[in-house]
Amino acid sequence: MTSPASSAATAATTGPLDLAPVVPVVIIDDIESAVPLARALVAGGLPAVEVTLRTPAALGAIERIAAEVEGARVGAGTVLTPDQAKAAADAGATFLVTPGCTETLYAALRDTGLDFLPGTSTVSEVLRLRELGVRDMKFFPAEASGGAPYLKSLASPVPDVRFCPTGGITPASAPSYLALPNVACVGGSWMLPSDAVAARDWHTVEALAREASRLRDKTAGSTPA
Ligand SMILES: O=C(O)C(=O)C[C@H](O)[C@H](O)COP(=O)(O)O
Repeated sequence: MTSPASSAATAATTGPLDLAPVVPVVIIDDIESAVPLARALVAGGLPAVEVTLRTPAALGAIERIAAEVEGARVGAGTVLTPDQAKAAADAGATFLVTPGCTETLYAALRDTGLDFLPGTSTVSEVLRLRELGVRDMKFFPAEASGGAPYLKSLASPVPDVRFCPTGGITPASAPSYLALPNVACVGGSWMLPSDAVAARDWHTVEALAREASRLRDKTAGSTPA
């Protein structure tokens, strides 16, 4: 995760990317679900929680999680505009995630003072952000953009950038990403099946989160593509 204080010199090692092998990507429709859902993720071993700004409930959900869920590190995802970056920071987000990045958006992310993870999917996008001092980036949409083989190809020419690939990743494909030296963690929504969330079945969410939190153990047996 890039933070203004540390990004230029070295990759941060204690940001939200370093807390668990998976950052859950959450879409919240019902604000009353925000706190129990986040508690289930934290109990399952996934403390960094990315709430996407795709629903009217999102900012309120970030506020509630920040205030009420012990052990959670809540962030905002799907940040598309400078206004959204500021609103998420005001709501209590501790990190910001974007699917792509522009100069304007980069400046707004930086100006919040929060950790941020700008989205990239090409080498030139990676190099542009690298020139600005960014060392932690999202790789999105991961599966559609070339998946683990693509990131593996980047590890040698650009060894000092870490990625959080997100988009289409499953428990089956996650280990091939996590085995790469330039992958800090992966993002995904599979531990939040829409039927379980709609039924407020937090036991299922917690169990899936727990499995996800142990995924790094499986990388030993996986062969990076
Ligand atoms: O909202 C954003 O900022 C995004 O970039 C998109 C999310 O990362 C993906 O929607 C999560 O991917 P899935 O695991 O395939 O659901």
